[in-house]
Amino acid sequence: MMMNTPHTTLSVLASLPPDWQTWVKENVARGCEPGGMVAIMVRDGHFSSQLAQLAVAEASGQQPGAVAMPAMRPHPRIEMNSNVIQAADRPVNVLLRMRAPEIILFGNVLSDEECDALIAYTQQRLERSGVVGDGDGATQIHTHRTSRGAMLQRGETELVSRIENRLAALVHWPVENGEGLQVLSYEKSNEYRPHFDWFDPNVAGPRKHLERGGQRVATIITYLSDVEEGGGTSFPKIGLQVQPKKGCAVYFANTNAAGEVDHNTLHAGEPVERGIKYVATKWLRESEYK
Ligand SMILES: O=C(O)CCC(=O)C(=O)O
Ligand SMILES: [Fe+2]
Repeated sequence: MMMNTPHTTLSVLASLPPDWQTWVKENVARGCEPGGMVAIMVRDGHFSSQLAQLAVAEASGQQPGAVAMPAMRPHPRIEMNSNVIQAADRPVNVLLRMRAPEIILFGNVLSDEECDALIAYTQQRLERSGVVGDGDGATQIHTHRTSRGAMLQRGETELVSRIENRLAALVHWPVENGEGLQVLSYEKSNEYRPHFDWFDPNVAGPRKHLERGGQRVATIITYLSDVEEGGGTSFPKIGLQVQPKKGCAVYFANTNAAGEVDHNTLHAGEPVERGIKYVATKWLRESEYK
């Protein structure tokens, strides 16, 4: 005799851990690109690409085949399961982690002595900072960026090399893919207005910069000083602000694992109101930066 089996619809979405169900639904509701969502789910190592694809398709009411599986590229990676990461020679603390965009706040990245030494080393070389020109890609002085800064060569001194090796170990990304450290100094009212660190491939000037090392896949801003008032690094599209703290660093991914640029990484160095803000920015390229 035939038994009538009740018709059930299997929900892949419902099989995900609750926080991931929420994440998928929220990002679909925000209109995020499905392929990029799949890339994040897979990159974090939790899901197979097939499972991620099915869940995203279900949440967005699409046929699974309609959600393209993006080609995954290598991407910086920060260990997920610990609040301390042994980054080459130093244990670095993980203080806060956000998934999309991926933003991570680290503590104890540099010692006070290393911060002071880096400031002292660059003090005589600081010049007004510039921005990348839209037309020819050359550096331009602009009211949007009023700090002073110095571009260091990769491995320029033992200290620079030590810091670069540490950052590379922290995010699992080769030293050779990093631009030289850029040390910045912001005095009263100096700022860097909202901008992206990634280069827009649709604009001639920025596109030129892609020829050397590819896209800036991630940024690490290390704070070399405390600031008495103002000077936070803010992310206006997602309502996040990081207060500078000497020796801490904020990491953010400018692209996802599918290589797509993330508009939510818009960020600014807020005007300094009291004290002097010093940071060292490290931009990580897609490939070797010669
Ligand atoms: O000074 C800051 O907080 C931000 C610096 C920055 O955005 C950059 O160097 O690209
Ligand atoms: Fe920036």
